[in-house]
Amino acid sequence: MLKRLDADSWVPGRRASLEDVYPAVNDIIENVKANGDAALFEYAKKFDRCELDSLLVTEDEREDAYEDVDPKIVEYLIEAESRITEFHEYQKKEDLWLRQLHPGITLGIKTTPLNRAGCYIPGGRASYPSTAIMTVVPARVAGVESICACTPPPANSMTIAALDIAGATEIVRAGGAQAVAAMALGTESIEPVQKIVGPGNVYVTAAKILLRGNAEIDFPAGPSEICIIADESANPSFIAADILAQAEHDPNAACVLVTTSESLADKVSADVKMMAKSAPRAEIIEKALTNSGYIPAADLKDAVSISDRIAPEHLSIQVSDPLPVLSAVRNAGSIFVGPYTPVACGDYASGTNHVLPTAGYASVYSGLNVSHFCKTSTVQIIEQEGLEEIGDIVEALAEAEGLFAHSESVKIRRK
Ligand SMILES: NC(=O)c1ccc[n+]([C@@H]2O[C@H](COP(=O)([O-])OP(=O)(O)OC[C@H]3O[C@@H](n4cnc5c(N)ncnc54)[C@H](O)[C@@H]3O)[C@@H](O)[C@H]2O)c1
Ligand SMILES: N[C@H](CO)Cc1c[nH]c[nH+]1
Ligand SMILES: [Zn+2]
Repeated sequence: MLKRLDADSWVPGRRASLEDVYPAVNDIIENVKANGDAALFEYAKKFDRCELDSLLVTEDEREDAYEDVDPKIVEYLIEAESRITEFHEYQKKEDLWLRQLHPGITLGIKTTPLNRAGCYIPGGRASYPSTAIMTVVPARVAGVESICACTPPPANSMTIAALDIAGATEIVRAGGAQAVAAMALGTESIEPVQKIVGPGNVYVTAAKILLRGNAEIDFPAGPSEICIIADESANPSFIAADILAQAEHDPNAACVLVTTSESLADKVSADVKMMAKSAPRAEIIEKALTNSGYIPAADLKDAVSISDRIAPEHLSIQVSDPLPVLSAVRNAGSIFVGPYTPVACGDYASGTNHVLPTAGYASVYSGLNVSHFCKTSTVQIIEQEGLEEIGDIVEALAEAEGLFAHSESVKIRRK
């Protein structure tokens, strides 16, 4: 059931599915650029089978959404939001950090939130109220005043309630590449945003990449992935359950087991086969499993090197002594350590963010966090004493570069 994979073809394979949809996504972007809201209504009908009267969710619709949702689920969304906020508050930096590093020379960092951010909340093959919280909370904690959230029509009540709980200032019924284009370019109903964050399928992710010249993005966060590093001590059923949990997201999801134990690989494979048969989303899982498999590792050092080449969205470490493996890992979006840490806990309620780079991008990007919604300015306050300390250096280096006005701007103050 789980086929043998090659670590070095993993990342090119993951990126190929994105590149395949660039032509279709470019057409959608051009249509939104030319026709604004009308294009969003057209795509709602075409892709989401939804005849819309309006794009924006009203205050009354927000209130009504709570009535549609099981009160226990509302209570759990509130509890999850509070745990996620608690963890993200720790990521917040001081507004202004100043230190005197040398006599008369004070340096610092001023942190300022973005004014307006756009959050994409997927809603095609599943609804994602959890992603509503994961995208809006870090923006709110950072201090972003205007937070626009787009989700495919008709916009599920649970997702609207979650967006309200998290603090979205605007909720728009628009999905796919067209929603990303609307947030990046603006339409009659949607003011353009400075940055677009959030996950989605290949169309959403391709649109984010293609529209980077108009709005900055967090990173490519496409179809879900898991890599599990396991030795012979691991529980095969736990691993199989974690594989199915990511596979059920999308036919383009992918799962890989990197193991020092061939017999564990056989047991996981048998469990995956058995569990997939009776899974409610068996059809999606079967397709995702065709992108999935196992890679044998000579030892745990080799396993880490393989996992680092994959740079997975989620890395689960299932070995008898996990901390040395954790220390050695360099590339992973989010790391789950030990048998009682299923990825699903990070998906919903432990407090970490589940919006994470996929397709090998965890080698260069961090998962969504408060700093994605802030920018920093360096600050310096130099007094006469400090100017004397570095004046000769600045004047001489400026003259060596042939930039005499730079040198003079220092000299004039030292006379
Ligand atoms: N990496 C992460 O952090 C993370 C987190 C959560 C979810 N995910 C992923 O998000 C994705 C959610 O995907 P989804 O499909 O359920 O929802 P989605 O909202 O991303 O996509 C639905 C939209 O796709 C568009 N679409 C569908 N078929 C199309 C076509 N043929 N041409 C053009 N556009 C088309 C439609 O506009 C539709 O509204 C999954 O792949 C899941 O694994 C990733
Ligand atoms: N596993 C997804 C990230 O790849 C996040 C998610 C949302 N809901 C369930 N899971
Ligand atoms: Zn998940």
